[in-house]
Amino acid sequence: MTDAAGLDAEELRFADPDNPYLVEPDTDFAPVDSLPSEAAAEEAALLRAAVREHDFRYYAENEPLIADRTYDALFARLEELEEAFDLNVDGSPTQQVGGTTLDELRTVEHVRPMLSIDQSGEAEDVRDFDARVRGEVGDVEYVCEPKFDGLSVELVYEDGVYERAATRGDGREGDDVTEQVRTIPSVPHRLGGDPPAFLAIRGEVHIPRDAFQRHNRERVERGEEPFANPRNAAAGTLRQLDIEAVARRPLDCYCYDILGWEDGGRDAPATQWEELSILADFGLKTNERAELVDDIEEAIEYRDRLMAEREELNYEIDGVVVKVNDVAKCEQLGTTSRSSRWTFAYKFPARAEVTRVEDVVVQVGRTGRLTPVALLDPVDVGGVTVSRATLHNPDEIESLGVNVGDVVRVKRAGDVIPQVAEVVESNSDEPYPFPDTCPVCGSEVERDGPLAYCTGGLTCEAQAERAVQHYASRGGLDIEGLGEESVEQLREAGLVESLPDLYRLPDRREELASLEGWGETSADNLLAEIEASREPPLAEFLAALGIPSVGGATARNLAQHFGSLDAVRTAGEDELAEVADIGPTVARTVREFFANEENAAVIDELLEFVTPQEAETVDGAGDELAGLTFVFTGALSVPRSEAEELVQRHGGNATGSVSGNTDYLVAGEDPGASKRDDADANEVLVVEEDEFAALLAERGLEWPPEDDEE
Ligand SMILES: NC(=O)c1ccc[n+]([C@@H]2O[C@H](COP(=O)([O-])OP(=O)(O)OC[C@H]3O[C@@H](n4cnc5c(N)ncnc54)[C@H](O)[C@@H]3O)[C@@H](O)[C@H]2O)c1
Ligand SMILES: [Zn+2]
Repeated sequence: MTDAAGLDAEELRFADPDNPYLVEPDTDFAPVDSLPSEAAAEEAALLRAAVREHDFRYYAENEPLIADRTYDALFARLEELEEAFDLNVDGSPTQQVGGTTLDELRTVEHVRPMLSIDQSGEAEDVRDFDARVRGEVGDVEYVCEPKFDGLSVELVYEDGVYERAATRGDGREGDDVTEQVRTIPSVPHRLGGDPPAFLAIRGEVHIPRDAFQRHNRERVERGEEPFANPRNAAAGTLRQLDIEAVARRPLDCYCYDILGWEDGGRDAPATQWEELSILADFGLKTNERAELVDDIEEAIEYRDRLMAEREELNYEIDGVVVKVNDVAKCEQLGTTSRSSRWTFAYKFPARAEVTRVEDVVVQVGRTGRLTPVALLDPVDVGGVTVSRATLHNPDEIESLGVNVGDVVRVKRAGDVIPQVAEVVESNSDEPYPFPDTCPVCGSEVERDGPLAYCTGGLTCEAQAERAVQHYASRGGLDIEGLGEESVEQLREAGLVESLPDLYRLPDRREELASLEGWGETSADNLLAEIEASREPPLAEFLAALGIPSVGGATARNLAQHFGSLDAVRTAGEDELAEVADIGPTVARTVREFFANEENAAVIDELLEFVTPQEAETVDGAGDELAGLTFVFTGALSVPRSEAEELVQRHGGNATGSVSGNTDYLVAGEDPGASKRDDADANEVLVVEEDEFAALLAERGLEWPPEDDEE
């Protein structure tokens, strides 16, 4: 999720932290015909990196940074640029299915690729699709179905017996979720009717809306994070390794497509419509709202009808899927590497509800960024109760013209963070007056473009508390016994108001021990932990300072480049920009962090207690793998994420799937044969883990990485 502090470089896998399409991207794009081709290529490169990052967060981590609508806008823009400027699309996310597989689950190859669907919310695009189809195969009938907003799975039955299930993954292979899916009541363990010897089908696993709400309420009561939406919940659940926990979740599955059929002489159904009825005959759950229509105009009407009934359905849908009925014609139409050319998704507009703004509060993030948040009269938006919505920044307040008491439209649409889309009824003359002093510390507020920052630095209580929390966290010096809540408790008790106060705690041992939930032992344990943190390696200390955009990897590069804290503190922007994976923007941020007088004072004070250890400087450290792309597959002797991190830390590229410009496919003990074939087709060099180690050794890097590295 986005926090006001923005993104840490170490959290990013495919994109630079400065990439403008990562957080709150501006989707007001310049018209393509006014764009010089160089600018177009640059924009496309940024978009590709951002889309890859979003795909990863959405499919692999189940934690998107941006709303689906926003993602769709970025994706459409990328396609537009690639087409208008005839850009090389090798390896572009527009040519691939967006998912990936997880490390924890076994991967299985699909019977047939599970592809994406081209989509649009505009009727004109649907008509264009139809014109293309008829141009190629003549008049067609269409099957219209709801587009379920869940998780696509492949189910395999042999001789009518449930054999296995897999997620879509990268389209070619997915995660084995056989046991998870087995717990779904609507997935029969044995088929009825007269099933073929081998049957693979595609279905959509989802959580019914009522069950979702019930389940979310229970989560909140147990003190757990509620799921953002049913899709999220379904995706999170299917990847659970604890099968009993999966069984407790209210999952359901609609089946809609035959992926594989083998049965001696008997042929698979010749139309999509017959497929649906035969699946139902076998006892699989199909959707009762599917319809066979004569032409595209009827399909468009179907979509409008379904949109009106959307709220009555007990499952989330985000549009309709229109499919050519005749299977022979589908085969004639074929597929692209990303999607099948006989289907099109006609999406619904974003989901929105109207409610009243009760209040506006301004939150202060770790970097001092001020984020205005509208507190709302709680409203149910597509099955999720929304009581807060972000207003992003002061400019957004201005452009919306929103103030307390206004009636607003709140959007969610699969969104992570609900947002105020527009003011429906204004009850004020002016927009909410954005404070010119920090609501927490009273320091002056500084504007940086649309954003606002508290200038209090580490002296701002809100920033200081978050700074201490970060300093003590695993991303910092990992001080055990000092979690976020303890930091809050210590601040409230007046024991720790700024970072250096941590090291004054020994003088206040009695007070510490007398805090609620503490006692002598906990107090002494914490004091020992703090004492042990007084000579941190430079890289860890830098990471612990919470410099915006500087995570563990960047901190390490800084340490290796400069060697000492003094050298980092006094380095100019140009010098900072020479460090591996630091661009001009991060360089400026780092410079500003150290130049800030308040920060400098806090750091000086901190240095009375703490002595960061000098680091060995390494020439060109961090660049050893620059220009190389690695794909990891199969099991390695360490978690795949560690391998990918190591590659990225040294300037290389690690991606989840094979693409045209991949240099090395690093296979683990059990490389999938298909990946290898694929690899050859893409001129990917396949190396085994020991060859990978040798490749790294040539560059002075160690494999497997030492334990104490991170
Ligand atoms: N917010 C983000 O950062 C982010 C990132 C990546 C993707 N996304 C979202 O995901 C979407 C793309 O995801 P996608 O490619 O997985 O799916 P999709 O929305 O493009 O549609 C394809 C999927 O539709 C599903 N489907 C549902 N009902 C169906 C039916 N009746 N017949 C056939 N298929 C049916 C299938 O599971 C299939 O995988 C984007 O539009 C975007 O909104 C968001
Ligand atoms: Zn402040």
